[in-house]
Amino acid sequence: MMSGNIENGREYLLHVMECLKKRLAETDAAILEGEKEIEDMHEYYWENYTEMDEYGYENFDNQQALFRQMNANEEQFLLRKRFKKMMDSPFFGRVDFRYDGDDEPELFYIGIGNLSERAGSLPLVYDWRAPVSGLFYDYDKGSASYEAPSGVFEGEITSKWQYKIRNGKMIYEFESDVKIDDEILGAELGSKGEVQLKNIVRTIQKEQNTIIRNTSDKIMVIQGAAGSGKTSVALHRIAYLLYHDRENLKSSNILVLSPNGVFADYISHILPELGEENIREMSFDLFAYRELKGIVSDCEDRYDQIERSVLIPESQELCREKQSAGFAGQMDAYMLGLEDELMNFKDIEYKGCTLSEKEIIDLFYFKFLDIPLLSRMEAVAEYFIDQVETLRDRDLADEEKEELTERFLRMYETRDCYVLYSRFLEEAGYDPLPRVPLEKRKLRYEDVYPVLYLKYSLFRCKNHHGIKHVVVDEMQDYSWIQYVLLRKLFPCRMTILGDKAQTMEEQQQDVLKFLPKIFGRDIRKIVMNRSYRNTMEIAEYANKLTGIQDMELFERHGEPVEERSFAKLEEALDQVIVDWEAKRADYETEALIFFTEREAEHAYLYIEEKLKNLDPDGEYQLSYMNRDSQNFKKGLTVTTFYLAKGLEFDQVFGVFAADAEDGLSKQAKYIAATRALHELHMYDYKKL
Ligand SMILES: Nc1ncnc2c1ncn2[C@@H]1O[C@H](COP(=O)(O)OP(=O)(O)OP(=O)(O)O)[C@@H](O)[C@H]1O
Repeated sequence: MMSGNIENGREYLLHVMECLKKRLAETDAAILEGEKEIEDMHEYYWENYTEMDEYGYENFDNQQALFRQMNANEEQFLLRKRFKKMMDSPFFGRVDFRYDGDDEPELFYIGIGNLSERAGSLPLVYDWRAPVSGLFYDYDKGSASYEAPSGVFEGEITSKWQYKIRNGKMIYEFESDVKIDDEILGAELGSKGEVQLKNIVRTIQKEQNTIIRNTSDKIMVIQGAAGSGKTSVALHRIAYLLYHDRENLKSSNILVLSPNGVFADYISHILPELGEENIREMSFDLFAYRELKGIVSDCEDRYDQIERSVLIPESQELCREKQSAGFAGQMDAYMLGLEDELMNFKDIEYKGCTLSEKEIIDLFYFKFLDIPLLSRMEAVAEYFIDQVETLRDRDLADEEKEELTERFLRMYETRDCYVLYSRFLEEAGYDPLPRVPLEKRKLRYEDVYPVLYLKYSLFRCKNHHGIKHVVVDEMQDYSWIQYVLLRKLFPCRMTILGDKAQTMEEQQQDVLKFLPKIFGRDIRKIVMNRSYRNTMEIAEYANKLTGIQDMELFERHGEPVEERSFAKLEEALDQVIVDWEAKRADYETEALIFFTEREAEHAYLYIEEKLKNLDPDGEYQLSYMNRDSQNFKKGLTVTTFYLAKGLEFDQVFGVFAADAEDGLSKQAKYIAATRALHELHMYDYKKL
């Protein structure tokens, strides 16, 4: 019998562990050997480089050999990392598949990575991303098929098994006939003690698997209910794509646009856990601020804008308007007018060569029309420089070229996007920007993306060729203008995910309504309505807040949601301390969530002081999470709803002013409530 056909999971585990140990020892040896090789190459180089051939061929060959060896070593390092991970739990599932035409089923054990006795031989354990592993996630017992590069394979699943293995020891094994047994999923979801987001390979659900394994759609947009696994699915999808397109896609080709530093930290370990390198992560705002250097010296933070809209709800309307398709359309029309208005054409004469005004106009409006307006004159200048160089039969020095280009650029009345945007605002009936020098220019958040839009419409856009896949999380918080910019900047594949019910505005924003207009037919929309994070009690409570009815809930029960009213904020905080103390041993992470930064800051200082008074030497895991925070921490995190977005905590305290009934407050409460995995307390207090 082939080792892959051992039916007893425990016996198979012993065999696999032996093999793992052997493979680990081999990789250790290969790494050592490789390091020695590299050292020898260095030594050889330093001893011989004076005698290498004068054309550098030998030197080049040496360098190539060195690179090859370094790459080989890198691969061995990755293998070792994966094998070490697998020592803890080498597989978690098995599917017995009888190919049509065969009498006996073949057994496929599934784990976080491939493992075979020798490199190149048939796997003992299949990576969860291997084609055949799709059977495990997609089918119950009975007829099934999977698609591999060599074609579609039909057959029958005769049995499916699930295993829990820890430290290389079998904890349990059982045969399951349903997809991924709900009991295991329930146990995974009910477990406490995970601090960051966890990998879900053991229990990926069928509808999630369809998204993870989709390679055909260029732009995938996932509208998913709170806790439906959007972020998890997006990250597993990246792991899947990296596995299947190793040749073309490296982790450095992927960019995740995440809302803030803490969120980035929160998700940072999933890919390494799955044996992949970590990916680049950035907030779009940070990117925008960098791109606007040279136009303004400072920009308002997005969170300041949210805080502003809490105080002055009308300011939100203006902000929404300035990010809309209508506004972008008005800007487009204004920019079209600039084609003539901004220009002041003149003859240019240089060292006996002349480019007449008429010729310049011809070049500008015909030959180079495709180049954005404010970069176009550079192209005309280059054209003229070329002519001068040909006529004089010598290259111009860099300074000469610069000076000449500068003269061409003087034909624009201005190239300053700040000035142009301000003029546009005035023409369109808005308040213009203050007329101040660059050092004093600060943009409001609502103007950041319109100015960037102007810049990228009027200037050549830098290519970000390295990026081949962009993940946009919290899609409902991006505007029309932002999506247009994203498409321009990253004309690559995208996974866009979010939840319209968690919009950080008075009204919900459904970006699915306008994304097809921006991305056209490349788009594929998927809705995920099943929610996994919260207990039924918490999910039902949260859904009532926003009137959501179409959510499917995973049947997991917990404590009822506790609602209480207090006369003062401090009284509510005293109660939080009591509740927190009572359950501290049960939970790893708790959050105290507020509407505004001011409340959160005050609460943090108040609780810190109280705890010090209670026990000056006590050690409390209490932290304040603000917009600059970079780490997700254990213990009680005090923060605002907009920073808690995307995260989850074992226990949540949402503390809101009693009269907060406006749209944004409701959204904030909903976001706070859906952060809770096991227990939720919603307190309100009377504002003085
Ligand atoms: N198939 C699954 N197996 C186990 N756990 C899952 C599964 N799908 C989702 N979860 C769990 O559900 C929780 C929510 O997942 P995730 O944070 O990815 O959801 P989300 O849709 O991004 O949520 P939100 O929009 O509310 O921030 C996490 O604890 C995740 O581990």
